[in-house]
Amino acid sequence: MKQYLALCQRIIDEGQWVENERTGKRCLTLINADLEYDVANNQFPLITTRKSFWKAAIAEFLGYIRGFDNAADFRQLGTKTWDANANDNQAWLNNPARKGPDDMGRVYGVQGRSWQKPDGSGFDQLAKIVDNLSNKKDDRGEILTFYNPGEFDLGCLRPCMHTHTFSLLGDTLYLTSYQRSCDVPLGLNFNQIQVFTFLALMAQITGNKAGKAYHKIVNAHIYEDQLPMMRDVQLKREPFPSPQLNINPDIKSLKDLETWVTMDDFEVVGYQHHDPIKYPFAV
Ligand SMILES: Nc1nc(=O)c2c([nH]1)NC[C@@H]1CN(c3ccc(C(=O)N[C@@H](CCC(=O)O)C(=O)O)cc3)CN21
Ligand SMILES: O=c1ccn([C@H]2C[C@H](O)[C@@H](COP(=O)(O)O)O2)c(=O)[nH]1
Repeated sequence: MKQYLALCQRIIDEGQWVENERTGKRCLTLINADLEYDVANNQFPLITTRKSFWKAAIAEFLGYIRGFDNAADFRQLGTKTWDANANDNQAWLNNPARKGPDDMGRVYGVQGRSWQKPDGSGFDQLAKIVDNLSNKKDDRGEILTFYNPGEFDLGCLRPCMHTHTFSLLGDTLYLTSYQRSCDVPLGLNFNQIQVFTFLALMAQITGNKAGKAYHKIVNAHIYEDQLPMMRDVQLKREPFPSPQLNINPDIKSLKDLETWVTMDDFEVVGYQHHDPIKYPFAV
């Protein structure tokens, strides 16, 4: 939690104002941030200086694991986070590749589970990684990437947290996640949870121990309409200790994640937090 607050403060102290054409909003921007999560000791990086809707963050990531391309499927899992980008973004509404309401196109999980090969068939990046790690194999290329520039015009948004690299040392699993663009008040609250939970889940289903997760961010920003609440409200609050995340131990395979897992299989214990803050969302 302290590293999150330190990053927010660093953006305020050292950030530069940058115009953003896509959203029409200026952002206070900092380049390069490194965050670390202690998954081995279950130090769940949940924001405590406001109430975090952590189940929505896990639901969003489970949707990526399942290869969803539709905001309605995300809603059914428990998150509305893709509604605006799928349905309120004029550039995407005008795009002939959009298949209809709620369609997100070839984003995130579509690339992760069925990257299109030259012969037209799909390559399942995640299944390959799960197979190797389950056999204690790390080929130094256990990389899941959602970043496919050749298909950007077929999706509603380019992936922000775009690449996840797994590494095995003995039977301890590590994760390094890369993010090109980070909405620190809203997105990072979710992305921290997702990096942590992804490593915990992958360790569990591949029979390894979870080590640390490393989260590398390039462009970290606060939108101009979010700044007063961050600077004058959230940063004035004292953080509470980290809670813990409990995952149903019956989750044992990628198939389990694809089929029966719901948000009821995740529990947070010891979550002390301040009141919610509703930050504006830029579409
Ligand atoms: N501008 C922007 N920021 C983002 O963080 C972001 C995007 N766009 N587009 C794609 C996804 C969608 N994400 C989202 C979308 C909405 C919330 C959000 O509204 N969070 C609220 C409440 C969530 C709830 O009630 O479930 C929050 O207070 O955290 C968070 C992340 C993250 N990404
Ligand atoms: O997981 C996510 C997804 C999105 N974001 C934020 C980062 C930016 O504020 C926008 C995306 O805008 P681009 O113009 O495509 O950079 O969404 C995030 O923080 N985390």
